[in-house]
Amino acid sequence: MKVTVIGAGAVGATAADNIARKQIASEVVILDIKEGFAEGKAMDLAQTASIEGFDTKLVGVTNDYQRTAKSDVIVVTSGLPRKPGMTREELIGINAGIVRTVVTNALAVSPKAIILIVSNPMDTMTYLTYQIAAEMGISKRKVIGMGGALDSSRFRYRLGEALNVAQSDLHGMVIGGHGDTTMIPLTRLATWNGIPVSRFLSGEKLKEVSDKTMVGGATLTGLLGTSAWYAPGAAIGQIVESILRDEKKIIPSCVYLNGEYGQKDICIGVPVVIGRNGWEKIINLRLSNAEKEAFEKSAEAVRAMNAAL
Ligand SMILES: NC(=O)c1ccc[n+]([C@@H]2O[C@H](COP(=O)([O-])OP(=O)(O)OC[C@H]3O[C@@H](n4cnc5c(N)ncnc54)[C@H](O)[C@@H]3O)[C@@H](O)[C@H]2O)c1
Repeated sequence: MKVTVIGAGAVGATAADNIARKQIASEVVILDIKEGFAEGKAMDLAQTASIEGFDTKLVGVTNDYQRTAKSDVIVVTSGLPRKPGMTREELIGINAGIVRTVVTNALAVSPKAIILIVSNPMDTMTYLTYQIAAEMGISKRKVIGMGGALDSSRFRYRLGEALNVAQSDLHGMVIGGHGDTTMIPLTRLATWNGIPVSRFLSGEKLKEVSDKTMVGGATLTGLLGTSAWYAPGAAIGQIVESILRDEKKIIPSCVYLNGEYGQKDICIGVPVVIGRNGWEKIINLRLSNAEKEAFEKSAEAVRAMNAAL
């Protein structure tokens, strides 16, 4: 199995590291536009192989898409972060240009690949990728945006903190858009080993968990001065593993909706089954009225962002 990671920055390199260590791909190609950068990252990562005990081949290339040909999965992390004074629309314009170029180039040589979009604003970049893929005759099921996997891991982190229990014993999902105000942590459905967490946490405490989850990205940006990479890299690894091993895990991800959850012509986070063919099924949750209302608001905000494309 071959995986290409576009963008050798913090998130892309961490994802490549994660995928290599899992031994799920025979080859990981990292591509960046900056001369020598991906080559350097790939070489550094490859030099951990004998210590970490993996055999995945790591290759770095500068803008050479031929070297990415026949990939099974393409992960897109290339893009700029928002700079001071830059409007959201300007950022969308710049990143949309980058995403359009890299997606078109990558799919041209790997038309069977499943494409995982990470670059922000992720919901809008996934929608753009869906449109490009559709023009190329590629199934919507092969276009997945990574947001819910990360937001859900941040949700479980905050739940574990509030309950003072192991995160591995917790289940919880975040749906909706991948933004501070658009994500919806599903506290009602979260469980501690199958037992609703509402048995152990008050409504007030659950609201606090939810609020902290929603500003998870901003909290880290405030501490680090840039956006995070370990959990995003691990979340990418989780999705790539579910694809390559055909695990059929339910992972909330940004996919194209055509009537599901009352929405059409939008890419937004919902629980999906992820396997060898991409997203194979949307799980239709029975949302409460408040959750439905939050989902509609979230979709409205994502649509407003898409309008800037
Ligand atoms: N979806 C999520 O949950 C999530 C989480 C974290 C970060 N992100 C987003 O992921 C993206 C990457 O974040 P990062 O911290 O790795 O940024 P970074 O600046 O460290 O890396 C971005 C890389 O993209 C490369 N690049 C730019 N234009 C390119 C092009 N045309 N072709 C190939 N490579 C190109 C740059 O040279 C750079 O190395 C950002 O948009 C960030 O907002 C998303």
